[in-house]
Amino acid sequence: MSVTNAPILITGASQRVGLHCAERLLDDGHSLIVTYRSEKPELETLRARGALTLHADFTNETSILAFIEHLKAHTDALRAIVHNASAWFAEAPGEEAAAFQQLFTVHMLAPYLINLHGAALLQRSERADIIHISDDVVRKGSGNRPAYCASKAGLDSLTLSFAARFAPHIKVNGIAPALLMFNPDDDAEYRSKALKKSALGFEPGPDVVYQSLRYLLDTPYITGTTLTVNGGRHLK
Ligand SMILES: NC(=O)C1=CN([C@@H]2O[C@H](COP(=O)(O)OP(=O)(O)OC[C@H]3O[C@@H](n4cnc5c(N)ncnc54)[C@H](OP(=O)(O)O)[C@@H]3O)[C@@H](O)[C@H]2O)C=CC1
Ligand SMILES: Nc1nc2c(c(=O)[nH]1)N=C([C@H](O)[C@@H](O)CO)CN2
Repeated sequence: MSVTNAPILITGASQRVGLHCAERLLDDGHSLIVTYRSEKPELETLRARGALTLHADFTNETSILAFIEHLKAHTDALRAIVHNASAWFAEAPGEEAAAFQQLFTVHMLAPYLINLHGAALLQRSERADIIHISDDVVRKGSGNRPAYCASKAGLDSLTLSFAARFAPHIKVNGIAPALLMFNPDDDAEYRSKALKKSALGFEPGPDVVYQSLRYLLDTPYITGTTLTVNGGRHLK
């Protein structure tokens, strides 16, 4: 028997985009499981609203598999898996291989293993989706953050492969934003330069990712697709 109200899993949801999407999905009436790496006050708000918060640090295969076992101990079905957890940094000189490993692990190995082991949970849900949060930067590459960009490109490839493997019951799609939210330490010069890179020229905030998530969850006939949410950056 298929489950109609299985929880949505969203990773890295203790702050910013993931936290906003978690709050909006709760507003929509979904039950929710979120992962966090470091405890934050905002997690208490999610807990108070009934979300299950599971600690997860996607550092290596062992820690990822340990999370998966922890997840399976708390639910036997999932409505969707949203892979939002991410690290964004330029690899420091002399630390390139370690950075590449870290970025590959959080952006590719974790989604890969969680999808493989989570597919059985998704199969038990009446409707099922996997959504990878990628980055528009994959479109042209990144001179400043090549390892980050390559790991997100690999995530886009997993969107195609898992869409083919898990059809027809599980839809697999991606969302590729460009600038969404600045970080607190982004100075005025960086912000001005970043805004000029898109045709629309403004900082959209996290709700454009929630709107894209809502669209992919609700539409029955899209799989293997990555939605570009970049303010027309490709036009500049
Ligand atoms: N913000 C933007 O403008 C853009 C964002 N994106 C993408 O959108 C998504 C959300 O962005 P944003 O909210 O800024 O993301 P953040 O940079 O705020 O990171 C989201 C979360 O990922 C968690 N995380 C990082 N590394 C690991 C790990 N190894 N294991 C488990 N969790 C980890 C962090 O946990 P902790 O806080 O504990 O470190 C953090 O809370 C990301 O996938 C990002 O790449 C794409 C383009 C633009
Ligand atoms: N995990 C993260 N990924 C990205 C972030 C971020 O803050 N965390 N920020 C960006 C930038 O906004 C970029 O899109 C524009 O400068 C990209 N990825």
